[in-house]
Amino acid sequence: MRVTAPPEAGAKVRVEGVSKVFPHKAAPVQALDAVDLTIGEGEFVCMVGPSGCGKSTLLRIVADLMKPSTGRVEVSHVDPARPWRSVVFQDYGIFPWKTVAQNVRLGLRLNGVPKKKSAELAATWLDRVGLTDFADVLPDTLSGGMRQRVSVARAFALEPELLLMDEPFAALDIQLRTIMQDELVALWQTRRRSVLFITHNLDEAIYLGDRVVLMSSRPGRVVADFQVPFERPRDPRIRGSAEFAELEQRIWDLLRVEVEKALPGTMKTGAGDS
Ligand SMILES: Nc1ncnc2c1ncn2[C@@H]1O[C@H](COP(=O)(O)OP(=O)(O)OP(=O)(O)O)[C@@H](O)[C@H]1O
Repeated sequence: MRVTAPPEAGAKVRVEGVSKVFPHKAAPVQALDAVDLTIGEGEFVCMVGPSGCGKSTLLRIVADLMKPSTGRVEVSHVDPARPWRSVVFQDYGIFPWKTVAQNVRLGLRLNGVPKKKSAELAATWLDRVGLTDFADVLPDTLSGGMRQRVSVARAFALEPELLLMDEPFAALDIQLRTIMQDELVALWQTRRRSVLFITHNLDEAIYLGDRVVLMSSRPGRVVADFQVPFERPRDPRIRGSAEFAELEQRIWDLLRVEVEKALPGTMKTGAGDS
């Protein structure tokens, strides 16, 4: 549900008691169980959890692409001139038959931005993500990292109040992923907005986020919520610090328990030992 009032007590997103059950031939699948989550205005929240624990389902519910079975989601939408949210998916979600610039412009046009303004904004954002020279090519001719930059440019060009990102860098190799993370941190630091970012990668979650929220194995619940203590602007060298490694270990200790719960019996630690 979208509310036009300014965020209450600084909360941009309020997820309250959200559960989701998918009907299924054999037995219903409960993806989420009474999830509570708040994202502050301008806050970057990363979500981690075992595979299949319901992270994407939650993101889709917050994006209003799917309804919860129970519970409610409230997102404050303050400025009617800006879209309330924009979503970036792992598979880029770009149209292969449209050029890079057309892809970015289309996102804007679909959100009611006039033609001339769309062209200007698309050019600005393609420049920011370093793709000006590729504006007129088809996405197929680009590398994975460049395609993901198109998708990030399209989402940021909309200047949404809330950015929802579902494992946007998962398909990239480690070097490109690191570069994209630095680019995202830099873009976000120039224009802070509320972000929900799903990842499997703890290093990525800590480097990008103000908070790291940990989900349980399915049905997903929030089991821990870590404040990331590093100041902004983030210095990439924090990744080599003892404090970073210590936080990563603390999160992994809890995540590992949840991952193991989701594993088939024979793969759990100690299974087969006697
Ligand atoms: N449309 C759907 N219909 C039926 N079941 C679904 C549907 N979408 C998701 N599920 C099931 O809900 C559970 C949660 O899926 P979801 O994709 O949200 O998990 P996830 O944490 O994002 O997983 P991953 O980390 O592997 O991407 C899974 O068991 C999945 O099979």
